[in-house]
Amino acid sequence: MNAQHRAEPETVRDREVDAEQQHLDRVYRRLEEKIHEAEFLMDDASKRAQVGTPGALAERDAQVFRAGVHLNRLNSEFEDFLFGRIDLLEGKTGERGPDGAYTSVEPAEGAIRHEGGQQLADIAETLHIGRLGVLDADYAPLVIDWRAPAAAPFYRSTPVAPGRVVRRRVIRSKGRRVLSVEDDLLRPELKARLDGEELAVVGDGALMAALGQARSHTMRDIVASIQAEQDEVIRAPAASVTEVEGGPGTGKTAVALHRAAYLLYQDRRRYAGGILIVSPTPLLVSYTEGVLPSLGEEGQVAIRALGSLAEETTGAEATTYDEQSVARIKGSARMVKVLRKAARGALDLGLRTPVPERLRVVAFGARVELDAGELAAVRQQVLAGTTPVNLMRPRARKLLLDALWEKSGARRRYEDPELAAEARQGFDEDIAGEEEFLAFLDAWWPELTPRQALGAMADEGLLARWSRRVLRPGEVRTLARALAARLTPQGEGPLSVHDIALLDELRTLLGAPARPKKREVDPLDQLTGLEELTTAADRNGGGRRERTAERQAAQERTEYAHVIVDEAQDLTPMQWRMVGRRGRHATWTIVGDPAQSSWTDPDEAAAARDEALGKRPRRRFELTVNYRNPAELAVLADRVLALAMPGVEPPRAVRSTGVEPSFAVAAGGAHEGERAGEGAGLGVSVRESAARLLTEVEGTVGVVVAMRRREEARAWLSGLGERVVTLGSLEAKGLEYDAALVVSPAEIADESPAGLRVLYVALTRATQRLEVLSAAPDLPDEDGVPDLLRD
Ligand SMILES: Nc1ncnc2c1ncn2[C@@H]1O[C@H](COP(=O)(O)OP(=O)(O)OP(=O)(O)O)[C@@H](O)[C@H]1O
Repeated sequence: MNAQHRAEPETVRDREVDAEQQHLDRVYRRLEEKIHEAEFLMDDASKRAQVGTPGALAERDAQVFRAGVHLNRLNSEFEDFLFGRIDLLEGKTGERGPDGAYTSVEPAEGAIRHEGGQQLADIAETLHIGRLGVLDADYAPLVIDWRAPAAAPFYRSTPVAPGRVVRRRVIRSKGRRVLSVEDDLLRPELKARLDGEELAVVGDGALMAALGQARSHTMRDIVASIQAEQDEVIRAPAASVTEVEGGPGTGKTAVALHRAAYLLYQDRRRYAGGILIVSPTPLLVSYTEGVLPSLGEEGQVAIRALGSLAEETTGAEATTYDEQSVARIKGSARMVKVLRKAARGALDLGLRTPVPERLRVVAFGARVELDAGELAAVRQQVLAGTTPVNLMRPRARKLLLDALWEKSGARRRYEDPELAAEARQGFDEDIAGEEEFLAFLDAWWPELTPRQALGAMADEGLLARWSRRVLRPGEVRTLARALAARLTPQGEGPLSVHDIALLDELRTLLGAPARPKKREVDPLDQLTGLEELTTAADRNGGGRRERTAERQAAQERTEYAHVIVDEAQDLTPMQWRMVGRRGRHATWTIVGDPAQSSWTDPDEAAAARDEALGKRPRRRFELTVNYRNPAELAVLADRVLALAMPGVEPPRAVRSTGVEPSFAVAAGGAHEGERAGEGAGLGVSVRESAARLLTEVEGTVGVVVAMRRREEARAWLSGLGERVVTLGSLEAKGLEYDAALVVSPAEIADESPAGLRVLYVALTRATQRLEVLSAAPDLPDEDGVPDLLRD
């Protein structure tokens, strides 16, 4: 950026804002024209197709109504429908970068003239960039979709590699009104002219303005200020596996969401199979789920928390967390063996009706009976296969009939094989149709649900049998007690996040239940909007009806065309298996940060991840810039990183606020011999600190406490209003607040073997203020700085 260009008389700014306003007016006029056109076409079509039927009028009205809704949406939801502009030199035609975008297009020879020691050029092309593409009546682009290859230079050009871009402009608008513009000059040494006038430059750049804004309870898209290293990930070809690592605040979540929108734009047909975004917590899901609609995408993307990932298959959703000691057992890959035995063993338990000990039928006028030993032998024979247990029923039926046929002695009566076969067929039909036989089969080979099998594991004796030589006796006791504390023997009761992966595994071991009923199509969904105006992929992909069907399918889907895993460092081996099943034929994007992992055995998780991804080739990217934390706060977190993961390079914080982190000590909590949090001292101090932080920032305050303190902390903070959020340390993942209050770092660090990494997460949540409140175990010094955070 060049300081001398920054001297901007107010009139230049006004003139530039005015020019953009005129362009935005043109865009809206065009959008209105398109809406009228759409209304006319629909009207006409419905008249011709469905004259006279009452449904026709309703349908048409619904469609016209829908068109109006879309115009409204453009007016209100998209605060900045049009947000960018690039002014370009004349380019060499036909050249593309390695990923197919026009990124590497260099200026044409002669685009820059050298005269009297000066570089001169004329702007050859101006492109406006927005959330959706809009063409004018002559098919010239008024707005380019941000995901189109032609928009890539808006994000990728830098002063070091400007390509054709001379000026990059971020336009801020609200509804139909342009509020301001911010320019970056990418070739400051160049004197460029646009329509015969010198190119104007306004503002201080858009990124810093975006980063300084107050945070609310929902994430904003970053479409106007995506940075070059992020853009590379967003537009990476979707082949196989894209792995992205980066420290806290480097934009991994933002990039993952924008990548989903990009992939859909680029190849909607391919991703009609759905995109799944896996998020660690429901809090992070609700924080991020507004971003895709703001990018013009919603239907084909499912954002799911790990605790609700198996809802479609098992109907189960997590509502609680496990203690770390329990989570470690439930998440371990060793559970696969235990579950395999449990799924089979549960057949013997008479979970629905008592298991019958003998089978008696009447054949050829005589009684035939199988006793307990014979039945056990049949069962063993059936279970020798690998078919899911519930789906083994037909085989169980067949082998029972075999055994009865043998026992009846009928086989010996027929020498002629043809006669024997005929007699056998009659025998099978007679027996298998008998009420008694059917009732026996129901009781002896009941259809089991995953919940029932999980509930059965709450019995310590059974669990010990099923986990012999897999879990240690202490682990068996811990697991059985944890299950029994919440679940009935039938498996009813609240489930934890880690139970969900177990249920999903059990569901594959047991076999799928009947498919859920399809939902009704909402007639208002027949017209989905304007996003398709200029996307070629859409036109190729067929009409709106097709997309409506896709949207519906997306809600019921259990396998996806692309899977994006956010906070991938936290998936347990069992969760990797659950996620892996949803992307067996998918391409993948995996974003994470090993330094923030709360899982205790990274090697075991890495092996499960490798298994989920199979042999697909992988492409790795790294994000290096921390956009969230001001440098003053990042320093503190970096100290914990050095303890948690010695030698790991922290991301570079680009912002500075001049405000250092503050330290406080809980009332009466810093003295030797006192236990942290005993009495009211800690609660009073937490409330005081949170109340003060509320006065210091405009937006949100996140209070992070050890998991076991979540409930009491909520009570301490009640009544402080919606801007304050109380979080257990594991819930803070991925979220951010204007101010963060971290309560007793030592307590958080001591909660599990991965505690230091969990503390690192807590210390990297703030965008403006960070306060650390110590209690006795923190051993604060005279300045209140806890032992763990001292230099
Ligand atoms: N290019 C950008 N322009 C503006 N804001 C950005 C940009 N990149 C990231 N941010 C902002 O920085 C913050 C951190 O981004 P994000 O939550 O995606 O990071 P993350 O890497 O997922 O962090 P964590 O590992 O802590 O979950 C968000 O507020 C995001 O909007």
